[in-house]
Amino acid sequence: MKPNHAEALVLEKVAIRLDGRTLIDISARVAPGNVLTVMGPSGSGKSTLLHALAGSLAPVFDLFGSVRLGDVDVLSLPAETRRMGLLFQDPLLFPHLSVCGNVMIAIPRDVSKARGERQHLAEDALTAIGLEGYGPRDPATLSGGQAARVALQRTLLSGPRALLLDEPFSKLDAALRQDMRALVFDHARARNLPVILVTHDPADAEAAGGEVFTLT
Ligand SMILES: Nc1ncnc2c1ncn2[C@@H]1O[C@H](COP(=O)(O)OP(=O)(O)OP(=O)(O)O)[C@@H](O)[C@H]1O
Repeated sequence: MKPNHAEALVLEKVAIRLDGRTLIDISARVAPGNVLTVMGPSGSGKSTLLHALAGSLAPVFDLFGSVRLGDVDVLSLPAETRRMGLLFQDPLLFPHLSVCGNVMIAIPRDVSKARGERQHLAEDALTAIGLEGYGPRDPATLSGGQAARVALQRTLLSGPRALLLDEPFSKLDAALRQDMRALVFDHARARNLPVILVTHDPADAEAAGGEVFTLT
């Protein structure tokens, strides 16, 4: 597995403007293993902030300020080399791959090159989220909660340097939500990953235990 990076995610005067109007204005430091929870009403720019950090901001927006991950100037990198672990509300699994294939595809080549070993790691990851034996299935046959868990595990296994989570627990029932929160936050702590969590649910913020930034 990847070594721990122990790098803080630092947002300095990050401003996002739309049609000349400032939608977001934020400075924050997310320490390794910590969670910054971003809340705010619908349309306040929560997802837009994550897109800006991930490198997928729509061109209608203007972006200012700086984002650093350790020594890395994040905004100067193309999206594919930022190594941000992204998770949006809709799981977006590849329909042409099996459930196991969807997880395997995320395992970096430097973790394991041997197909058998990668498959083994993916099957173990499925077992860890209560989906033992689901590997060969078509993702279309999964429930919403099952697909969300697969997408989450795929993100965690991809060797991210930070996690950007957009309401990842909102479609899960209460018991599962608690398990998935523990999986994400324990993983982030164990691997020293800074996390930005967008949510409407104050219980998520409480479980995350870090600072809360509220957009207006
Ligand atoms: N591609 C786009 N082009 C133009 N405007 C956009 C685009 N994407 C988002 N917006 C606008 O930017 C604002 C912020 O949207 P965003 O999706 O970030 O809000 P949000 O806080 O995540 O909302 P929600 O809680 O409903 O998911 C909204 O006014 C939205 O209409």
